[in-house]
Amino acid sequence: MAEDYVKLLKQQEALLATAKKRQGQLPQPRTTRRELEQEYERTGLSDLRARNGNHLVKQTFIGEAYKPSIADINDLKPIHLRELRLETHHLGRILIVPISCNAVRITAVQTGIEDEHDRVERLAVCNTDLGISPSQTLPRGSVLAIKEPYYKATSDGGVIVRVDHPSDFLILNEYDPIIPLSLRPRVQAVEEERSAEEVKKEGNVAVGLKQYRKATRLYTVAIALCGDDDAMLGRALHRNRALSNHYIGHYEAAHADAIAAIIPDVQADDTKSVELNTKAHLRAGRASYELGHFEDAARMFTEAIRTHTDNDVNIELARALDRLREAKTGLFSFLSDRFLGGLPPRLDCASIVKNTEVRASLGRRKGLFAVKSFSAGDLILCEKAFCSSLGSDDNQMTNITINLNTKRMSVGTHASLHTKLVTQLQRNPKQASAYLELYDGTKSSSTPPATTANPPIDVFRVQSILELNAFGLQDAPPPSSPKKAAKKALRPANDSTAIFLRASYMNHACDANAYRTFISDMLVLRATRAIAMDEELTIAYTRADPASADYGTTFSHWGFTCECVVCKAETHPKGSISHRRKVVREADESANDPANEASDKVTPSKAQVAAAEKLLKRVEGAYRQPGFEPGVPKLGATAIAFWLMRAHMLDSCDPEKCIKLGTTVLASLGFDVVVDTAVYLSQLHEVVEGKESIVSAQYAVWAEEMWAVCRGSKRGFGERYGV
Ligand SMILES: C[S@@+](CC[C@H](N)C(=O)[O-])C[C@H]1O[C@@H](n2cnc3c(N)ncnc32)[C@H](O)[C@@H]1O
Repeated sequence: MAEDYVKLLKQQEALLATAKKRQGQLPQPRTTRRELEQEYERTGLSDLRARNGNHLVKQTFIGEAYKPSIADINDLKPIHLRELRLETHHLGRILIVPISCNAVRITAVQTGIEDEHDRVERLAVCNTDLGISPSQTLPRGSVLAIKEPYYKATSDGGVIVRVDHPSDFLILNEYDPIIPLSLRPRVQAVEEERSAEEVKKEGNVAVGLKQYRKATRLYTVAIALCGDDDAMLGRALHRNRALSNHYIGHYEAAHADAIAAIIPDVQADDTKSVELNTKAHLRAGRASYELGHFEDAARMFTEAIRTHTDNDVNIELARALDRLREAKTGLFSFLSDRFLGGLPPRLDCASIVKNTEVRASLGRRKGLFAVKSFSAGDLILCEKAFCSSLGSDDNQMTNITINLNTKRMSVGTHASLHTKLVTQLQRNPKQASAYLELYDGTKSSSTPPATTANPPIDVFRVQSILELNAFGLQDAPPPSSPKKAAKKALRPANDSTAIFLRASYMNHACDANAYRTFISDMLVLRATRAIAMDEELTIAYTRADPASADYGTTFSHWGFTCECVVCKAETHPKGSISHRRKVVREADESANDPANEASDKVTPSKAQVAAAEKLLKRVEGAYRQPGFEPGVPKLGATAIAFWLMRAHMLDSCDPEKCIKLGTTVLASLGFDVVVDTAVYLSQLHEVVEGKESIVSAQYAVWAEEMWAVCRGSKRGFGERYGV
């Protein structure tokens, strides 16, 4: 499968090179308006998705990166469709065109545009909000401004105006003076004569119709018309816009509007103003809650409750106080031993990150550090996802994203996570700066100083950060067996990915001191051993596969080579590497072979056990190599030693042999944990040494601790092991 992707990447690079050859050309019109209309009526998603067996596969190619336009719309010189040159960014120019077709969502939202000279073109707007229908993103009949337009040759030999950065296009208000007279609607007459009050009423109608984007635009027009003339009306407009902004997810703007709506110095008997302020406080509190600013949310709800004793507000305040408690104490109900209930895929909860700090990490830019000491099993942090894309959102479809800039390929929900992130960052610029601080793979990876208050979001940068920082919510870390790895090449569509702003700063170590797991969209990080204050926190990004021929390139996706003792030993230049890989592969295949089942139902035969014992001996022999001093984990022995331990336990003949095999499993892992093995060892020591066995008790405690490390909490341990 990986070869297929390399082929795809090469194909796209070749297409890009062919397209580049047409750079500067002025193609003649090939399509009529009618043809375009028909094309978009016909086009459905199914046309553009390749089928792979029963599985839908959607491919997204991230083309050559370019920066979003930072030019002011009024400083740009108009350009016509017939002047557009291929493979060119028309810097300093603006395209003002009506939308002439119904928009459809393919990978991007596509439609037809035409100018006043009756020239038509295809338009593709990428990275648009998934929650908005194509017809709302690009409403037919409305006039669009495209800043510094990019005209492209497509892979089928056609041409298209392509917008990658959502901030590079905007739907113009129909009265906007920038629209050429010939494109203005005939009825547009008296905008200047309309009052702020009239426009506000229109906004209220739009709210009534749930057209919150339109309402927000109208309130903005009304605020401009109102100026400083009428403070009361101005506050009312901000109060209304707080609501419409909230509905479209612009929480930062909603909060600012709600605060601007608060009437100062209100007397207690001025019931009308008191009521209006209650509304403003409520809206500010709700916006803060969505932004995870629970302290402010609680303050705002408390203010609202002072004048308004509605039970719903009490519930909202209680919720905000719960979040505050979680963030301060780390006591989450779903982490408690007794909590066994099912959980929604996205949790309503706070994060607790105060025991960690982002600091410089030698040779790795930044890292995450402990600000206090931890014992093994301790909770280090719990972090709610900043943005997540769940496989269940994607309807049994596998997304493949191939980035021609970074040459990285991602499979799973990365494509929709990218679109969601772009939307979220655009809506909430303060949050955007925290995301854009994350590592993007370049040497100068930090946010360039902003030239404007709300700099446009560079979608290519969002993508490269995503590639290096996203966590797969279900694999912590992914399986190492070749069979499972092969399956992973085309992950199931229900794979989920998320961004965690704090946990992303953790660097990799194979013998990591922390282990992450996930409860819904919450990342739970626990210490795998004692951690000193100021020690850097590390996790294993992925478990290297000791049977894989390309062990040394395991971390090439992230652009580093692991220098840990295991990786160094596994790639030691003087070792017989290919022989060891071969023996380990054989042992893994044998342990995972369904014909060698060792379970409560099937006890393996003596011949199978003898064959496995031989294999383990060969594996152990293959590890007598430079670099593998005693104490260095020998990962290739794990699967076969664990299989043997189970087989012997099922046969229940020789507890001492089982203990030996169990300790081989743990020694082979060195840094990893297998709770089953620890529980078995606890039981076996009890059999050999009696009920008072101290080693048995220690294994039992350790097993429970490690269960919590591996799963985030202890819930479920008792049920599985009957304790
Ligand atoms: C998710 S980021 C981790 C935080 C990052 N160091 C930063 O400055 O924001 C992943 C990147 O960190 C670096 N990194 C992580 N673990 C490393 C390691 N063990 N050795 C060298 N570089 C590492 C790599 O550049 C990798 O692409």
